[in-house]
Amino acid sequence: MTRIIDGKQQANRLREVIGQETLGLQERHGIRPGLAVVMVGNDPASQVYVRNKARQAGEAGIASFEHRLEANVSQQALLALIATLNADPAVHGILVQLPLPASLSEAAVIQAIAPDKDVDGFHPINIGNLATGARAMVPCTPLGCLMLLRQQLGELAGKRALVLGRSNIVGKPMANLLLRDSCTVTVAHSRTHGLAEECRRADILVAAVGRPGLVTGDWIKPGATIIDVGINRIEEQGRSRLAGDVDFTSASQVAGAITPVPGGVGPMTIACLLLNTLQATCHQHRLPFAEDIPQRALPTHRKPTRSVTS
Ligand SMILES: Nc1nc(=O)c2c([nH]1)NC[C@@H]1CN(c3ccc(C(=O)N[C@@H](CCC(=O)O)C(=O)O)cc3)C=[N+]21
Repeated sequence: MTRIIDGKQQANRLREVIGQETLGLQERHGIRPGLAVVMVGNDPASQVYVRNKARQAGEAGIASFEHRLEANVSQQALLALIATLNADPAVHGILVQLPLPASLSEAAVIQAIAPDKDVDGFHPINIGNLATGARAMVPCTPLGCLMLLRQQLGELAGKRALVLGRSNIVGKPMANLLLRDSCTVTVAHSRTHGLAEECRRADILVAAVGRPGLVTGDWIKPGATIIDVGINRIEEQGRSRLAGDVDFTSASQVAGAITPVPGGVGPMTIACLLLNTLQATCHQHRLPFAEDIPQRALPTHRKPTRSVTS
């Protein structure tokens, strides 16, 4: 039977445990984690995420500070705001909503964020630490995907994983995380030859290309675990709805387990943002961070089986 991986429920559990931890931090040390979200311009889709983030942060005991800037803001003014947030002791995490207007340099903005406060894990220091296996702030979407995979499969070592997409935000960090968990990792993308055959070899498939319905059931190895990162707004029969990169109807006939869109990876992304903010807070106050929060919140669904064939 195909299992539908309920990311919304997992994210609820994770946020609940994060809330318990922030309460402890508050009671024992009088510290309240703070997250600053910077949004440039007013992309309506981004506004929804920003609102959801702020509400869920509050529910988990995290203060959130929103900064909305006009789309025509100068790079200098944006960098000045980041410098202020870097120096603000009430702010432990900084997220600059991407993409930025074309007039601004995303690279310069990301590099201006203090690596300790970079809860998106996009700063080159964090990317380098992740790639070398050192302690790092890990990008929220791939971290959420990894948690869903561990919860579903228990042990990932030795599995053949295919990451579809090579973005800095999802594909590349996802490949590094899977490698860290001893998967055999392939990164495929729009220029890959024989894409369908590559996909069919994978025990784990993470789709993050932004092409609605690209991956169909005939691309999937029977029993494989499918993580659909795509959140594509499509018009169908005069209506707007969200669609993943995976064709859910055909894929769910073949897969062993699959994430839906919405209700899969998206809610986990926000929960991981809150987790990173808690981690950043502990780190900045030289307090221990409970590394086992994900395992506590999301105990493994399937007992790891010892197998020589997979
Ligand atoms: N610096 C930065 N970091 C980000 O993490 C970042 C960003 N910029 N820019 C925009 C994207 C997009 N993103 C989403 C997070 C959660 C949902 C989410 O919770 N989606 C719900 C449904 C939402 C709905 O119904 O519209 C779901 O999939 O179930 C979606 C999208 C984070 N992003």
